[in-house]
Amino acid sequence: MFHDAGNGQIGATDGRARPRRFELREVSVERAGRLVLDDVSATLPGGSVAVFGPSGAGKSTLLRLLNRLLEPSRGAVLYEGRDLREIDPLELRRRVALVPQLPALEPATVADNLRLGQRFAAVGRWLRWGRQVGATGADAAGADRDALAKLLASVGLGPEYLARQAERLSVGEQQRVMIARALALDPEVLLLDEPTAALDADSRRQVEQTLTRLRRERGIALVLVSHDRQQVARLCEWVVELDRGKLVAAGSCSEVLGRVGG
Ligand SMILES: Nc1ncnc2c1ncn2[C@@H]1O[C@H](COP(=O)(O)OP(=O)(O)OP(=O)(O)O)[C@@H](O)[C@H]1O
Repeated sequence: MFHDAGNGQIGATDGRARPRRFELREVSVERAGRLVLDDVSATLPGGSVAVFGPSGAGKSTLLRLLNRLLEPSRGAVLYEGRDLREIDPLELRRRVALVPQLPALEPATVADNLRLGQRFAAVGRWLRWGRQVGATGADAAGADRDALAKLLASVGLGPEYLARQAERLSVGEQQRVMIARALALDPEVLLLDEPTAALDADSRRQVEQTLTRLRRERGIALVLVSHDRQQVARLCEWVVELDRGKLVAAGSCSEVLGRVGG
């Protein structure tokens, strides 16, 4: 069943195709006595959204508000119509999973890094349903090579990567493992902070293809911080543009970045 999400976007009311909409209402964030976000009101309608702007604009700050790694000093952030303060932070961080900036993997095998994601997911299940996570829970799941290989496959990496040391992978491979680790949470939304900043052109293309596939095939919504106009145009349908903590524009990619490619 489809409905108008109230913002011109058409989305399904149930399942993976839901719009995954965030709303910022008069949000300010003060850090070290300075306003790094200043009275920002904007809708992020779901699908693939870019938070775009120059260095220091407040992009990462905005991203971290979306799963409560940071709280607004004033104003409110809503997800699917609910104030984030009403949602348990662990539950929220499972549904809205952050892929942090590199390097963020543990100096361990890829399999062990993926198990960390699975354990966090298991704790979330336990909190939700009060189920004991025992030998048949997180540990068994963590030992499930097939499940780990499946996570890797969803980012285009083969099972031979499971035994590799994470810190010896290329940065592009590390980035894809980080996305796979976040996917262990079975999230509705992936938050990505400059996911290709440290990557060469080939690796960047692979990560972008991975994200496009996750969006198209699994309906995972993306919120992506980027200062790369061309990348935003390639990946995102909606753009929230910031500069020095202020909202500059919010709208469809063509509305906000109309000059791309020109
Ligand atoms: N923990 C902090 N304490 C004080 N100021 C901070 C803190 N974190 C960020 N800032 C400041 O807030 C402003 C916005 O930072 P933020 O990282 O959100 O910007 P950004 O747009 O993501 O920049 P970049 O593209 O360079 O990563 C910057 O001026 C930064 O110095």
